[in-house]
Amino acid sequence: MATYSRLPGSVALITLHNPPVNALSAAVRQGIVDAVQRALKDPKVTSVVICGQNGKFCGGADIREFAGPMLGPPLVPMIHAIEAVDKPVAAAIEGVALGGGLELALACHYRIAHSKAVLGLPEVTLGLLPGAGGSQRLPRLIGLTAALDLITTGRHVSAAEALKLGVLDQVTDSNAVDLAVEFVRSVAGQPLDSRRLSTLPCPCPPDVDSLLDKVMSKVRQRSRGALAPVACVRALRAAASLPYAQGMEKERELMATLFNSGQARALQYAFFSQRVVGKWSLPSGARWDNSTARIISKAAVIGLGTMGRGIVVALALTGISVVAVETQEKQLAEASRVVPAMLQREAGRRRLATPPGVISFSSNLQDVSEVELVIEAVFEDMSLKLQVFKHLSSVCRPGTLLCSNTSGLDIDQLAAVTQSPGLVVGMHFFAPAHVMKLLEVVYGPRSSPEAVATAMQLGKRMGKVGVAVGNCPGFVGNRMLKPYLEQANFLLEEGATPRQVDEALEEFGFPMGVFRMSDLSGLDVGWRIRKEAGLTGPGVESTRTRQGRRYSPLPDQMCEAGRLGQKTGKGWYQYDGPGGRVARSDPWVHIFLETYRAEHGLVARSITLEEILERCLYALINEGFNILQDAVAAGPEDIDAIYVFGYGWPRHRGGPMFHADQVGLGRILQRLNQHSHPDVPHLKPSTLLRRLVAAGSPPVQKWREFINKERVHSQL
Ligand SMILES: CCCCCC/C=C/CC(=O)SCCNC(=O)CCNC(=O)[C@H](O)C(C)(C)COP(=O)(O)OP(=O)(O)OC[C@H]1O[C@@H](n2cnc3c(N)ncnc32)[C@H](O)[C@@H]1OP(=O)(O)O
Repeated sequence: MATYSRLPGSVALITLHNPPVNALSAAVRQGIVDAVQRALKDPKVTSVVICGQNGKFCGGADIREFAGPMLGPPLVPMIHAIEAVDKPVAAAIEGVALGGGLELALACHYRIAHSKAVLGLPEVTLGLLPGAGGSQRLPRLIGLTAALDLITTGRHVSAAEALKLGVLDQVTDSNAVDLAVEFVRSVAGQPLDSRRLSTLPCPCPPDVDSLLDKVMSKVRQRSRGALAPVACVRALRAAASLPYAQGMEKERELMATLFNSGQARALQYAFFSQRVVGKWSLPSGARWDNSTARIISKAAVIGLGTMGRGIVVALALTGISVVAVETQEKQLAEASRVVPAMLQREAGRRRLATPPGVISFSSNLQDVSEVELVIEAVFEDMSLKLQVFKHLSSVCRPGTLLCSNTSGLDIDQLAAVTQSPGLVVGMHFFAPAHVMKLLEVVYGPRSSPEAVATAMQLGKRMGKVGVAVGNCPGFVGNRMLKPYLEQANFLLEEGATPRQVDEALEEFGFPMGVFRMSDLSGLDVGWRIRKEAGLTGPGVESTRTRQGRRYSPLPDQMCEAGRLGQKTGKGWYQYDGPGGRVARSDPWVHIFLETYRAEHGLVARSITLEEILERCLYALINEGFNILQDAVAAGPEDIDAIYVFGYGWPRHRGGPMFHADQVGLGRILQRLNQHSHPDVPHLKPSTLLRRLVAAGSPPVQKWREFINKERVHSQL
């Protein structure tokens, strides 16, 4: 709701009440409409201030209402009515003014903010555009170029930047509501025409068409297949070329299309998934709200390869003191040179001051004795990690949390060699660790709630999306990746080319197909893991069935030929020398595949785009169902957040489990059955999937409850 009060000196104060962010629910909109009417009718009122309760102006439209029928007064006429008021109206912005919240402020005649406030039009991230006049008013206020940036990226800006851009009239370090009240009193009675943004022309650069074309091609490239960024550019083209009323009509049309699109539903699901994963729970009953996290101020990182360096930077950026340990002198010297520069660059990118002198480098493991938390990031080799954990357990003071950045090795085994297994968890970062948002926090049966809570809290401080997952080979992300990669290799055996497979996946929305991705990360990473698992290497027969399953030796043979990907200039594609980035099809690979097929008596067939997607994606999704069934992930949102934030799954498709729901569980089951083969266990439909289909395919939001019930009745 919204409350109305009259302050001394003829100022009406309208306060939005809808915790936690004063979203514009039906009740709030009704409250605003009523309060504005009252202010208009009251002859003693000469000016109006709109603010939000509890130091938060407004977080925008109430996203939870989007799923149901729109009730209450519509936003657009409400906003128009505010702009039309003939008494000065000021928005007093504290905390946030986002989306519809900023659009409400843009309808006010003046905007005054606290210096810590954050403003933005993030609708594009929810699959929408600023559909309450924001796409037409903002460019009229700050010019087309700046509005294009804010609206197509959805980025939040500080009050200082908003002031510079011209969004705000004043910024204060003290009380923004008091200042706004004082301000509107001082301008009461002055003409308002020039303050009504809808009446202003849109300031545009002379080459407006080329600017719009440039931005359009940039957004199409940045977010392949996403509708909202394209619609945002179209709405801004209307702002630049049409009178306000026609621009609003265009905004309405575009918004209506987006609002009913699957992409908007997917992006809104992704918004809530990100919040759901923060409310973690473990099978033991420990939860985010009944477990206490320790506040870490001093940490250590062991191993300063690519991952270790990124983790050091991520920790240092939060202001944590870091002891960075590397026992190989050459690697240590290089890290001591490179890490401070990385820190400075990343701080600059985030517009932060570089934290001074928080990192100390050492070659001696004894130097970690005083820290509160250690993250081990040595080479992915179990015997080495066991040695490190044993050593840490004796060097660190009792109570130190010991974490491993392993991407899939057994956390329980590491915990078992320490004196306090309850204080061991996995913290699986993704490269580059200071940039990528995902953090898998891996708990074993002995991990204490405190250890999980601390790792999750630390992840949050580092700006990560932490997802608590159970311990199993590959955890969630890499476990699901395995059948996906496997199918991609099988497709090559059967007649596809790397480019064909990649194009299908990139068309779906992945920033990179599976083979381009393998070339980037290095083909030797998987090779080493397969060697450790006894799947390849000296003495292993070169057949297409290994350990009782279909196996493709293609990637091993690529490595044996020295084709390790971008770093060697050759992999599934060819590059302009080692480290080259532009992938070109390589005739060598085509001959290699033809020879391989001939050797194994395989006849190449033509493979459709649909088959590529079904086999790669449904195999991955099926493993997701197995993971839910095994309680390694608490719910589909956890899996979806992992894939969106760590594996390039297109956000506008919600995540693999959301996608399964959209495609239809019955269809996924039917296609898996069709592609299934006795020696490809990954394609055997999971029991959970079968049970969901048998239960009438409930929507993804109901799966968690379904799984819990099935578990109680021992059906899973
Ligand atoms: C044709 C039809 C025309 C209709 C026109 C409709 C126009 C729509 C335009 C819009 O306004 S779309 C919404 C734009 N706003 C946003 O995108 C803001 C989203 N929120 C955030 O970015 C953050 O929540 C925050 C405001 C920056 C606060 O961050 P913080 O980290 O402090 O808290 P959170 O954990 O993120 O959120 C707390 C709590 O609040 C819920 N929530 C936040 N924003 C909204 C919202 N706009 N609507 C509903 N609920 C919201 C969030 O889900 C959390 O709830 P939980 O239950 O604790 O998980």
